[in-house]
Amino acid sequence: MDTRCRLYLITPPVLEPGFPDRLARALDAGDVACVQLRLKDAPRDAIRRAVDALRPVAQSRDVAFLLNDDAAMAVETGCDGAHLGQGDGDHAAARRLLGERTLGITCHASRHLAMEAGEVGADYVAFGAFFPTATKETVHAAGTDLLEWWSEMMEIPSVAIGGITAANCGPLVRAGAEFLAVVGAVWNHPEGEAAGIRTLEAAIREASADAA
Ligand SMILES: Cc1ncc(COP(=O)(O)OP(=O)(O)O)c(N)n1
Ligand SMILES: Cc1ncsc1CCOP(=O)(O)O
Ligand SMILES: [Mg+2]
Repeated sequence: MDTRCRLYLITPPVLEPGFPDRLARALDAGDVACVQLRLKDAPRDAIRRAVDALRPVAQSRDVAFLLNDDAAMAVETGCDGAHLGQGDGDHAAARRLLGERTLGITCHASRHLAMEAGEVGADYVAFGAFFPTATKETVHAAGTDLLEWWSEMMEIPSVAIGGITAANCGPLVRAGAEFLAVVGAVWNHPEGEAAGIRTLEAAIREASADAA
């Protein structure tokens, strides 16, 4: 596992026609470790169609493609894994279903949930929200102390999420987050998604140099 902090890109809540080209531009702009398809209110057949359109864009660039919320559909549709929250079914059963594929689990701001996720075999634990976000209503607020504690105690990588931008990500990188999960900072960047990726990557590089 690469110890450098990397970007974890989540799709916007709604996909416009032409989104596969936007995804390609984002992935061609810099280093992205994985893409998560997150369509909260879409019917299942629309999610399947979105997987069919977007999975090749990521996988052809050696970027892992994960599906939010549904481990069974992730397996059926050829995704590289699934991201599950605390209300997204039985994590142990999902672990068995996914086999070697990636399983990521939301742990909010909880050490206890993160240890439980580790026990069921999660490949990463996700903490957040670190900052206010317009993408999702959040009730949990995480701090850098959690990332520091986790990275000192555990081998399992952590993902930080929630309102992360190039301007505020430095402390998360220095606290040991292995991945920064972002939506708005890329898809709502005023100069476009490629600029969003480039500015985040530059901020991560700068913070990593401080931490070294
Ligand atoms: C990387 C990552 N971290 C956290 C979440 C949130 O998952 P969940 O709590 O299940 O909420 P929804 O995303 O399903 O609304 C995530 N999707 N990805
Ligand atoms: C899915 C999710 N879970 C916690 S915050 C969040 C949204 C992150 O989006 P943004 O990067 O735009 O704040
Ligand atoms: Mg979920």
